[in-house]
Amino acid sequence: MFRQLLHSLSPSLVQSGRWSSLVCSTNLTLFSTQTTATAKMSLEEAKKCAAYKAVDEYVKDNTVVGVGSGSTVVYAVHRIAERVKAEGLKLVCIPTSFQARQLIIEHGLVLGDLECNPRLDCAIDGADEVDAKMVLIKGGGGCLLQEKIVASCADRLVVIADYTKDSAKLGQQYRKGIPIEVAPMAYVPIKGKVESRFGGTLKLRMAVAKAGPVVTDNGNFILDWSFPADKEHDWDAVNREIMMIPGVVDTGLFVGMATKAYFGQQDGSVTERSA
Ligand SMILES: O=C(CO)[C@H](O)[C@H](O)COP(=O)(O)O
Repeated sequence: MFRQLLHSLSPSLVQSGRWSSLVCSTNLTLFSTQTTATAKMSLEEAKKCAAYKAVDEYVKDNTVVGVGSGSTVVYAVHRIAERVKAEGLKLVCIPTSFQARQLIIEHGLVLGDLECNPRLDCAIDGADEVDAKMVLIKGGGGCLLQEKIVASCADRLVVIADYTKDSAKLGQQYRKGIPIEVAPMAYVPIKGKVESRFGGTLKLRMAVAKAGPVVTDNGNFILDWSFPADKEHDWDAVNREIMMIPGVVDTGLFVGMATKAYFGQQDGSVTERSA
């Protein structure tokens, strides 16, 4: 119905396939004529608004695109597939996880890898938290290693998130800590070293539908570090130091990597932050 209404107002917009990123704010206007309660969009709608806007602004024809992991990225892949169909975009998509690979295949997109495409035009990914300086915590879904590798090969890392991920300071909103991917045999010494050097506590992430720990797509374990939130941290220095501990494969701290972040809001708008 919405599509028909929009078509009567602007047929060219609908035919171009670029109309659906307008849906977020227009839905809100339609709702707001009813009650103020229905004007609040769900978290899922906020994720969708951010994802659609990022894809519409950053995904261009004849490019290589990194596909992140998590629930917000599902909307981005959906939008990429819509645009490929409507506009005939030629894209190669590089996954950051088993989940991303499945999403690319299920949506009929062209699956690539870093062997054939070592340079990407952009990577679109979610985040667990984004601070005022665009430092990210990633890895809530356990995919941090491949996410960081793919992001490091991209000209731009574009973050898509809902409003709950937008923080002045890391740890303000995301309470699960900073994920650290480690070689399984080293998880106990790494836990001790990080705790004695930086404080806080590290917890081995346990699986939910399997006995024992989470095993990443790369066969490693994850330690979630609840860091002392009362201190000011130099995240670049902290990241470098943790990376030096033997057995650490990577951290969920993404420092100086993200170029742009889109945050879907409760009112249907999307706020932006640039590095
Ligand atoms: O880093 C990630 C996975 O490793 C995700 O991008 C992060 O956890 C955000 O996920 P979601 O979009 O489901 O909130």
